Amino acid sequence: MRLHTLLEVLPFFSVHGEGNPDISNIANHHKKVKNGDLFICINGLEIDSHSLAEVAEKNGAAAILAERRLDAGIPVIIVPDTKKAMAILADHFYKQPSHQLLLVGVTGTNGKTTTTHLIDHVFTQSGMKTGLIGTLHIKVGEELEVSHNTTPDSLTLQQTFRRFCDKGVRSAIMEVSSHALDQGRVHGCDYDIAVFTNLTQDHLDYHKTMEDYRNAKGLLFSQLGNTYFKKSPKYAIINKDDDASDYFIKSTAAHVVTYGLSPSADFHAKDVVLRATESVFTLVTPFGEREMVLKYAGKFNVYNALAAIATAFAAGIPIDESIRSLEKAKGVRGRFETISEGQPYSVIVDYAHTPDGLKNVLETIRTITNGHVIVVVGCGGDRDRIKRPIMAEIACDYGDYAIFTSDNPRTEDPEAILKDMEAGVVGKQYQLIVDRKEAIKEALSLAKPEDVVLIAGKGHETYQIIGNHVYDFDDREVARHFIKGL
Ligand SMILES: CC(=O)N[C@H]1[C@@H](OP(=O)(O)OP(=O)(O)OC[C@H]2O[C@@H](n3ccc(=O)[nH]c3=O)[C@H](O)[C@@H]2O)O[C@H](CO)[C@@H](O)[C@@H]1O[C@H](C)C(=O)N[C@@H](C)C(=O)N[C@H](CCC(=O)O)C(=O)O
Ligand SMILES: Nc1ncnc2c1ncn2[C@@H]1O[C@H](COP(=O)(O)OP(=O)(O)OP(=O)(O)O)[C@@H](O)[C@H]1O
Ligand SMILES: N[C@H](CCC[C@H](N)C(=O)O)C(=O)O
Ligand SMILES: [Mg+2]
Repeated sequence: MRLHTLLEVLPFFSVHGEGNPDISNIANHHKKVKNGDLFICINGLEIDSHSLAEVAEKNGAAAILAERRLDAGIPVIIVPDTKKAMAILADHFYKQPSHQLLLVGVTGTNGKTTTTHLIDHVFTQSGMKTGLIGTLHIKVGEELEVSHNTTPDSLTLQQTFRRFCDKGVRSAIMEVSSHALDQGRVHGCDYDIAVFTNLTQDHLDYHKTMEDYRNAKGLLFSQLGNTYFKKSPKYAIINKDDDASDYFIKSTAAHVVTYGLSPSADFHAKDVVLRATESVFTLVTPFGEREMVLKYAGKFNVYNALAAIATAFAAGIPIDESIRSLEKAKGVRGRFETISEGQPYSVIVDYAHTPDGLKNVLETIRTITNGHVIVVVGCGGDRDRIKRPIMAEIACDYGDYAIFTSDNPRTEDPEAILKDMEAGVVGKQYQLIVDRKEAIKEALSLAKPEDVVLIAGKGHETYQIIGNHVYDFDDREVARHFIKGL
């Protein structure tokens, strides 16, 4: 595509330098630039890549998109906001791939990964070839790729959608983080269905207030096309039981379908029985009632399943078909994953890394054991500090014994993170063990028959970030190792 044709979609820009080169691709990392590419400079939180424009030109860039004048021998296009322009240009350059997909976006503090995987399972079982984008991986049809963010930047996202389309994928399900919404990573995506799971405290390091955090999530619903002007109807799938549900309902012009335990929700569960390995309930829909048995524990997973059924309904999948699929669905990696090596007590690895997530998991564990509950938990560094004492308090209040340890300390002092956690507990029994391996070993050595050891916070993660180093670390492997050796 010629540079000037590509630029036609931008409202404001000025071009400095001669020529109208053919643009072979778009790159936003200097190391990815190839001959003929448009290099987009971003003034990021870590790096201002305007300083890398010269290197990009040497690497073969045919043009540069920037927010200020740069000395270059190739055309430099100046726009007020390169991040926003990147989203618009990527959508245009890759031929609006999101318009060709049935696109589902799931947002909320907790449950995005679980819900997207359940939706993907239902869609796949009904014969659709799907794409999935989220925390665990990017899935293109059958192939899995590494994901670096829960929601990729707008360029990577549009490139991924293009690959979906080229490989015959017709529906895509993705997690949409509040960071992504705030940073415009999903700007220009034509969602058909937007799902809200819940809103509880997290990420206040970034969003500063719960109102800002909620408003960021609201962008997914306000950008959902107006149902009266588009050919296919758009749907907002909203958890009616959450305090923020009204805000999201009011944010959108799309059809609203609600779910929850509240009898006023369009899709709701009643007579819920929660057991160690299953949840049984009656699903009430506008079209009648059905009995359902899920093969995983936790009230929160009933919500995730309801969200998946309501989404599948909006996508045109018959409810009975969704029920049959969900009843066969297995749990998601690192979410309430049990580690069984024949030990007389239970070990559960769970990705709970927010106060609400931790509380829910511990409440669920309480319903399935009469033994003691030992909790190993830490809080990530360079992330929300306000949640640290709250999570520590929850670990002590809902568990019988807590061991506070490191999660991913990143560039923070691990001991200082533990001090922040300690501030939340007074007169409770706990230990501080900075080394996560040692903390897990200690917890397992304390466990008696019938007890449950919960190892929280890192779930599926196979690494631990300490300083700027990424070390191999997998809670599940560490637990297995010590169980076998004990
Ligand atoms: C704080 C934050 O959200 N940062 C995100 C943001 O980075 P940024 O815009 O500040 O970019 P930067 O690293 O300063 O780089 C600026 C530019 O220089 C370029 N660059 C950079 C280095 C280089 O050598 N050469 C080069 O060209 C980069 O490609 C980029 O275009 O934009 C990047 C691209 O979209 C993200 O990868 C990055 O996520 C960082 C890694 C991160 O840790 N983010 C977390 C907080 C996050 O986003 N988490 C959510 C999930 C949260 C949840 O729901 O629980 C997520 O969606 O992943
Ligand atoms: N609907 C829910 N409500 C509350 N807690 C939940 C819910 N679903 C899952 N959880 C808890 O939150 C943890 C994380 O779940 P999941 O990975 O599905 O969320 P996520 O929103 O994708 O998280 P992230 O923001 O890190 O991507 C789970 O391990 C579980 O403890
Ligand atoms: N998406 C979340 C994941 C947190 C996982 C936890 N293990 C941590 O590192 O804090 C975040 O980036 O805040
Ligand atoms: Mg996730």
